[in-house]
Amino acid sequence: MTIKTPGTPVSKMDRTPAVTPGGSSRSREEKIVVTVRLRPMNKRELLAKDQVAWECVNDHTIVSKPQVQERLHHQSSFTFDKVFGPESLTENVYEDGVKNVALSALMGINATIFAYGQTSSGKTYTMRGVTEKAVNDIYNHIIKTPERDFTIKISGLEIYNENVRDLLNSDSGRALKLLDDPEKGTVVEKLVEETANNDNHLRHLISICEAQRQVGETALNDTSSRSHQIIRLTIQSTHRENSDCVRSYMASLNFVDLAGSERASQSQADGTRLREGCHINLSLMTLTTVIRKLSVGKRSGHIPYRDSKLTRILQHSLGGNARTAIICTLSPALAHVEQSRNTLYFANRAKEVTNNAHVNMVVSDKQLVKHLQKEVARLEAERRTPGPSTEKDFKIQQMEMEIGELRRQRDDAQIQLEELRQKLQGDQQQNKGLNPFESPDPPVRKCLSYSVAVTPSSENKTLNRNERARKTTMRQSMIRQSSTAPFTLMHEIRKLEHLQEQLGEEATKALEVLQKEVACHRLGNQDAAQTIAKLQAEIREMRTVKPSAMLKEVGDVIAPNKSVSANLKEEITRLHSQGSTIANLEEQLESVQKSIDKLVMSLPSNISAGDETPKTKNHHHQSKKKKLLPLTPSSASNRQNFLKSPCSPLSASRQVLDCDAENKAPQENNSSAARGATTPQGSEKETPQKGEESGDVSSREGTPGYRRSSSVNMKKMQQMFQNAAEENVRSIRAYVTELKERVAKLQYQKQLLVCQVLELEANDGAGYSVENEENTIMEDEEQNQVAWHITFIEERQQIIELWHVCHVSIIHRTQFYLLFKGDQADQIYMEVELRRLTWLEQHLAEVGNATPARNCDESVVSLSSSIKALRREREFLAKRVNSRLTPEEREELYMKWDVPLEGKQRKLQFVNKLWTDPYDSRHVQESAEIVAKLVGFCESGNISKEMFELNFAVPSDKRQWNIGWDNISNLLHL
Ligand SMILES: Nc1ncnc2c1ncn2[C@@H]1O[C@H](COP(=O)(O)OP(=O)(O)OP(=O)(O)O)[C@@H](O)[C@H]1O
Repeated sequence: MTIKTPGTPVSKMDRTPAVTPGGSSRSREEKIVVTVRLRPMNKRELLAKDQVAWECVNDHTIVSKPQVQERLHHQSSFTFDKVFGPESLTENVYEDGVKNVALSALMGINATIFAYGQTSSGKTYTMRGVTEKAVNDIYNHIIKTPERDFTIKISGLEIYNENVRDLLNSDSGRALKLLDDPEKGTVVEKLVEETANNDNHLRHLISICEAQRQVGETALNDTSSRSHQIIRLTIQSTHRENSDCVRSYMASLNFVDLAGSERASQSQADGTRLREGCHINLSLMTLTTVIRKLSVGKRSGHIPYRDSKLTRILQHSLGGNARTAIICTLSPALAHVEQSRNTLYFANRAKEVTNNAHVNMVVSDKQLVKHLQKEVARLEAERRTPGPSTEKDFKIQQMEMEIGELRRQRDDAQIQLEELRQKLQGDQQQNKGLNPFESPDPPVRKCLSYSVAVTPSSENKTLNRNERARKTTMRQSMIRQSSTAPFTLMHEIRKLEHLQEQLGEEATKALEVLQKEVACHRLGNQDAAQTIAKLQAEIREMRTVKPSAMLKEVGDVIAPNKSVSANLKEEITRLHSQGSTIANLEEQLESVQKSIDKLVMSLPSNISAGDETPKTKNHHHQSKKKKLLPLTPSSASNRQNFLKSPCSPLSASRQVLDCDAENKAPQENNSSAARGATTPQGSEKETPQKGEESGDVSSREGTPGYRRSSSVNMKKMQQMFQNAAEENVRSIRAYVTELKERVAKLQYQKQLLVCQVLELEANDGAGYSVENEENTIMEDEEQNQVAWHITFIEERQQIIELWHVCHVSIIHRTQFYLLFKGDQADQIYMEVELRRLTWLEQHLAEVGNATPARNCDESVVSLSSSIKALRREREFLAKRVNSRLTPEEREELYMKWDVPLEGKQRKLQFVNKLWTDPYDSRHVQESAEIVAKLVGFCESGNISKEMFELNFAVPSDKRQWNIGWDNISNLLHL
């Protein structure tokens, strides 16, 4: 079974007004509803005596505490649709934040509720409550709306390590594919969809989904969700009574519980968790990018929905056909302040995203088949019985009659003409013998001029040579006629000739029109036949294809209330209008671009001339290609050029003032400088003059007009500089964001590669395929960084294991572990440590307990001596437990480390448990933290990396390496 992604219309959208929760609009453009929930401090945070970093000052605003402001140096106050403080209940979050959006689904509007936030910030806690409350409300609505028949279906999926898994069909176990459907968008193949019988059944199905979800323990959350979960309800409702009503509402309601963003260092992720974290962070980053791009609106360009499965599946909820609410969850703890701030930035962006939801109506297939059958029958009947009944045929008949009438008139006219000719000839016979010297010229001329004036062109066009010859003869004979009769007759003849021509033309035109009409009619009949054939095919198809899959196609062929031809015409008109709209937009763009070019051209050339010219070019180039800026080191210098471009307010005003300085009197010069420096908007009243705007000012330097032109243009230029400055700022911001994103992406890619390497190792290199080839194309430097990161993790693990084998001082281990965290500069320390330990391991294996070796300063190095030294060290540390840890801390640690609550040796027992399992990364981390506390070592304070280099000799020096108790006392004094 294939189900559609949320937001995808199941069938043809009906744009007729329908009841929506907020009114009766056809489609609604609205911003994503963004709320923030600040949870209370949890046990961990309270135990760690962490401070509260955020405060909800009212229902809409959250602010950071003053100590945070110092630390972050960033925006300290954020405003949202709603802000919920630590004391708020999930019920409040639902009622005031998301209820309206969720219940839209009952009216055929797609809806999505997200929870976004750092790991352990309360997403799952909130989403569970919200889902439960929405289910209650949905069933309450169903009870209160007996006139409608509701069907609720549910499906559940999770995206775990970029694989889509079915939460209602865990048996299949395999990852589901995402398919691209040209009509429906992204669909999840073979995702199981169950129909809920009632509210309890629905709750049960939801609980199955939640139980199937991947959960793991991290340092921040014992039950951390390691995947993004999407529970989707598909709600369809039809009017029970109205059997004629073929339409019903249909919408998806998604509950999305995202996995939490996390820092490997904070969640102490390693191995599987690290790998999960990489995938989580990567897909969240794509989500952030999508939101960021959508938030800038139409200028955003390409939206990278396809960069992650999460954004692909949720595409319609992000800027598409859905109402969306995002609940951003925050931890109040100072330790997480940066993560929380990032969440708030995300929320700020999300506020700006506009969705365009509309009511989704579907046509019932059963009713539709009936309707189509009727329509086919009607069209076929119409085609088979052509007659005067149809409008077209009637029109043809009418036109045929008109043509008949015109032909008759023409024939009458010809007859009349003939009669007149004959009459004329008869008169001529009678009038023979008239005085030949009577001049007929005036009347003839008058007659001719009259005739020419009426139909000059038609006469020339239509009369053939014979006709003309005949007329000439006629005119010649008329000369010999009496002065009145010939004139009258001639005039009559002319009129009739003209009438004949006119009638001929009209008849021809009418015939043409008629022929066209007939052709159209035939074509129309063909169309109808084709449509009928198409409809019949559709119906045949409908009977074989699953109804849900073909609803859209059927909807496209015919709408229930409209005839086929009207529908087709509408579609054609729509396509045409789309085409013209696009063309219009392109034209508009073109003209805007021209205006910009014009404006740029009209910049006074003193601003773009001289030594700054290349920079100006660069500026224009940069402005246009901003999006394509290569983020290489050189781009930084490009950016500098860009900022220093003459259009930047500083350089520009400086140039203008320089020009003034050359041309103005000293006092004028000062006042101008003051204006330029202190009032950027300027107070100049003069209007810029055309010639001065476009003229080459530099070429006029020293001419009297020059000084005035600079001053006259000041205001306009200042405005331009201001605009340019703003553009610069925007550009810098975009650039910085781009850089940050790049850096973050690289970091994640790095992490991902580490994961892949780990995975390769786990799978012994078998069957691994790189999914995202483009991600692997990196610069040399980046590759080195990634390679180093992988090496670091491997080497550190080796070192930890060797420390254990060689019984190396746990204080040394602690210091080394906490100091060297993977900086590339740490490479040398790591290598030295590894070489020494390798040497030591070898040495201890060789000498064992039997032959103790002595190093250059005569200290004994053997397995037993190392163990002894380590024991002394543990005893020393045990003595510090009471002084360095509070009773509460001790209590908690004893419980955690399984130390009996009673007994004298508890401290030693406790310390003896530290640094005992080199394979458990969490154990290692916690051991290091405890030892550091006992020793009083803090990462950034009392010890430096260099010390390790100085204190450790390389084994090749033959100086043996032993960091036993004897050396520890030195370290402790640091
Ligand atoms: N508003 C709250 N009030 C009380 N306890 C809360 C609240 N929010 C979260 N918690 C508790 O905090 C812990 C972490 O919450 P939750 O598991 O929901 O976090 P999450 O953001 O889903 O974490 P992850 O991303 O790791 O899955 C849970 O024990 C939960 O009960």
